[in-house]
Amino acid sequence: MIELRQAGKTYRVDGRDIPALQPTDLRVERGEIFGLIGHSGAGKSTLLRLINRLEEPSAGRIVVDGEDVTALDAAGLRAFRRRVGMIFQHFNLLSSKTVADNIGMPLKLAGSFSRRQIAERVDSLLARVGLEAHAGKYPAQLSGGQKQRVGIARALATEPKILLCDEATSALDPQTTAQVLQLLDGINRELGLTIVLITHEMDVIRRVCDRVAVMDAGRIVELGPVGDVFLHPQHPTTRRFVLEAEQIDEHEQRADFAHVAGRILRLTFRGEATYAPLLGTVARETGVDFSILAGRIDHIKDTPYGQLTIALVGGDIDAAQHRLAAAEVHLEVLRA
Ligand SMILES: Nc1ncnc2c1ncn2[C@@H]1O[C@H](COP(=O)(O)OP(=O)(O)OP(=O)(O)O)[C@@H](O)[C@H]1O
Repeated sequence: MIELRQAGKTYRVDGRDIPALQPTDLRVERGEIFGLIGHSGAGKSTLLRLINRLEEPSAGRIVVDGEDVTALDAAGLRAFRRRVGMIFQHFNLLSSKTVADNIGMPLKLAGSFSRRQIAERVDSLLARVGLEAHAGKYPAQLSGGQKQRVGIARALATEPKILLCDEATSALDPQTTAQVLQLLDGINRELGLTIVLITHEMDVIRRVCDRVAVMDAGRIVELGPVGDVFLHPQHPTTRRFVLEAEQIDEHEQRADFAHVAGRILRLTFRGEATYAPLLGTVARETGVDFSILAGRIDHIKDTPYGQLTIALVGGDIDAAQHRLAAAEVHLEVLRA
């Protein structure tokens, strides 16, 4: 488990203080995939890099599995960092080394593994990330997705318990992003690794994270299970990320409704409720007709969810609304 206790960071540049992270409390549970989202300059990288002390905190403490990381000396820090892997947006591979040598590098640096042990471990890591056929190639001969797989394999070389991902998919196209996220998800499930990832895309959070913290101007402004934060965003920054992810322009959508008669509701279904034939049943029972103005069915990690904007006309609209509100559906009245 990772804990930040009033941990903060102020950079000092040319005699000026730049407050990158306000004193922050945060707890990341063992085995979860925790996402940090925020716009550029929000303080995500700073927070992430405090965890393995790539940045020294200016205030507070970082405690990992009960150990005060802030108090470690150089030797203690080296040992600690072997338990924390990290991957980067631009992969940070050594261009003069082969794929196999890049992956084996942390073991070579650790100094306590024989050549044979390193070769065996590299082979099993190559298999885990699906790069068996590329062991002898150099980074320049690989695609972006393959380079990130090498980065992941290298980060796993010392069998860490924690994996920090700094914008790991930001340089990749959507299809490659999906494959890398699937790989991270598999590593989390099979090896039980705790993963902390930072991104500026809500879609990345939606696909793999269990919980998310939204950052703005050096602060965590919203935090919770991804389902809650994604479907019911509270802070304006979170709302903007969600709208971006769904490619919805709120103004445009509301303007469309001007031509539609009736009461307009937005319904959010989660889990099994997503597939229940609720609308048909309510329409039959209350004599209300409905038209669908906008809709989406997708997944938040493994949980299905649906969001529908509907207009109700005729029949007993109040009764229909009452019935919907009583079901396992979150209901918002967009126009009464
Ligand atoms: N080494 C540094 N020296 C001085 N200021 C820094 C340093 N690193 C970050 N900052 C400043 O700290 C603030 C937070 O930066 P940080 O990189 O943590 O944000 P971020 O949310 O990760 O942004 P991005 O998505 O662009 O990486 C910014 O104002 C940034 O300019």
